[in-house]
Amino acid sequence: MNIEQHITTATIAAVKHLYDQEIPENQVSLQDTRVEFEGQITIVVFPVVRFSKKSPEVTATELGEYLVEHIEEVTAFNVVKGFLNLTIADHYWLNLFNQDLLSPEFGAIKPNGKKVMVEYSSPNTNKPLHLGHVRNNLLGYSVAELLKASGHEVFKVNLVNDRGIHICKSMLAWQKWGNGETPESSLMKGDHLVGKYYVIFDKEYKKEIDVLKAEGQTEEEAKKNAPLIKEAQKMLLDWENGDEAVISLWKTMNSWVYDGFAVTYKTMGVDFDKYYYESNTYLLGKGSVEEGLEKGVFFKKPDGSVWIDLTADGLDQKLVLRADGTSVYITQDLGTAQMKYDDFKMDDSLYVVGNEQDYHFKVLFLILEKLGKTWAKGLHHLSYGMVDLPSGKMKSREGTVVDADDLMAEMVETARQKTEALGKVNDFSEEEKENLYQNIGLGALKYFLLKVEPKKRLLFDPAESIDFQGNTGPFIQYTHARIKSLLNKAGYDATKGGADQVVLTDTEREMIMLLAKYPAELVAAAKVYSPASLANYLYEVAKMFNKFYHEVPPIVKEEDAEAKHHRLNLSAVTANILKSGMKILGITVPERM
Ligand SMILES: NC(=[NH2+])NCCC[C@H](N)C(=O)O
Repeated sequence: MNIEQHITTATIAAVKHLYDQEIPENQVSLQDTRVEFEGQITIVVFPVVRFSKKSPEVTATELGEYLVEHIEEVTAFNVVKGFLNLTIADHYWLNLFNQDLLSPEFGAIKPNGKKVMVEYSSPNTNKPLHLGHVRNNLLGYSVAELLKASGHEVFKVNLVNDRGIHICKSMLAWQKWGNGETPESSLMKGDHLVGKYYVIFDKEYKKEIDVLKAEGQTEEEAKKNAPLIKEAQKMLLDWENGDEAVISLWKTMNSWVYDGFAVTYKTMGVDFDKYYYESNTYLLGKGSVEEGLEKGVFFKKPDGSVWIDLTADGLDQKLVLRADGTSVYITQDLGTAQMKYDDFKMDDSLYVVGNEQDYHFKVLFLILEKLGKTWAKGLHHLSYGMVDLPSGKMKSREGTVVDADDLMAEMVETARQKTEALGKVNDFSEEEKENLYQNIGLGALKYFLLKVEPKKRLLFDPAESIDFQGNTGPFIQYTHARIKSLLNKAGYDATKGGADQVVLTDTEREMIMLLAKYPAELVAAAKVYSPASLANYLYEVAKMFNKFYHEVPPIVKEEDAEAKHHRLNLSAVTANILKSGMKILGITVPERM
């Protein structure tokens, strides 16, 4: 039994003994003692007062006396305004460290039998991934890893939007102006090549619109009447009717895009257990429409279109099938949700999608609930805010959005320059250097995007992210590498077990308490799908190590073998937590840097 449980149980017993009352367990509230007070664990006395019917001061004092008498580890107490601060004996903290934290099992959470699907990335195949996708991919990947680490079974899936008018736009432009250009002939990544033709389409389309407007058409008319858009629509129709030439072009250009995406995903370090393609799923929702009509959840308008009325739920009427029988976005998602469930029978299902789709998912989940899907309550939209770059900080390929590959390459380049300027890597092999720049550059990017709560909009500042000081990836990476070098220099023997003849300093005690929270931190962060809370915990750990390291006398030179070994143990556990925590965030911490 850990000390918190022990204190809770004893408090319940104390209330029974002292006041003859049954206090429910959830009324016993414990927190860390604030730094300005003596002690480590604090009981919030106000809820107890309702049972004692005495003043907070008297209640706290009586409770404190009882706990000191009944719990061997509680050695003293003090009362500050309704807070009962308990001092826990050092042998408890030392034991906790030597038994639990030093165990190789520390931080490993038992499987809990819960299955979760995480859908993320879900790009469109008409252009390459951009900065928004970077946040999406990092969030999706790390949330999945976090869920795994907290005992869930996880399936990562990618739903690729590979069909529709936007795909026809790139295809058409390539047909017209591509001169047979391929990724090989152009030396371009396939997704960039396809994206290039999407941009060309847009430019030419705009020119046509301007011409029509000059001839007196309104913007709206011009957009509809431009020859290029008509051609693209015709192509879509041909495609749906099974036109072999279109299908073959689609297959070719799509495979270029997939090759390109694969490279981006690999560099980013993200992966998927399964891919879904909208070209396979876009008709699925029609079954759900039938089902909804039968169950009376949907209704048909005179023109034949199908709707759901959500006004009673504070929303509006929502189209689920067009009059011509074609699907809309939500139709597909209804069908895809069912398919995913049939495939995996998961308890929970996450959609990592930007907050511009908040309304879409609200409606989607509501409809599925109304259709009587018992699994609908396990659906969750992991919504995230936009990412901005400080203006002028980074050039973007097409002037508007920042390309994911360019961004990553620039981060690695900055890491190279910074590291070389610091002159730290003179004895590294070329390969080791390249790995290091990769890890620092991407670590900086990932950490900076992940340390912010998903809901918040964020400003990505490349220079700030790659600082070796402050709440950054490189700071944590550097702290880890520094510990590794310390352990090496000191000839640390990890098999030697715990040292017990030592006196803890205040910082060491604090450090043990912080490190001991790691498993609970994983569970708590997973519960709210927040890599940010894990990231910020790791920062606290890194800062704590630096404080400890500066306070204690030089560890390598320490003559007292027990004290030295104990400090190395503390350092080693810190390094392990930083490494495994950062791995969950998708960040590699180098062994040396
Ligand atoms: N099941 C979903 N609706 N997933 C999100 C798809 C995102 C869509 N491909 C987009 O780029 O906007």
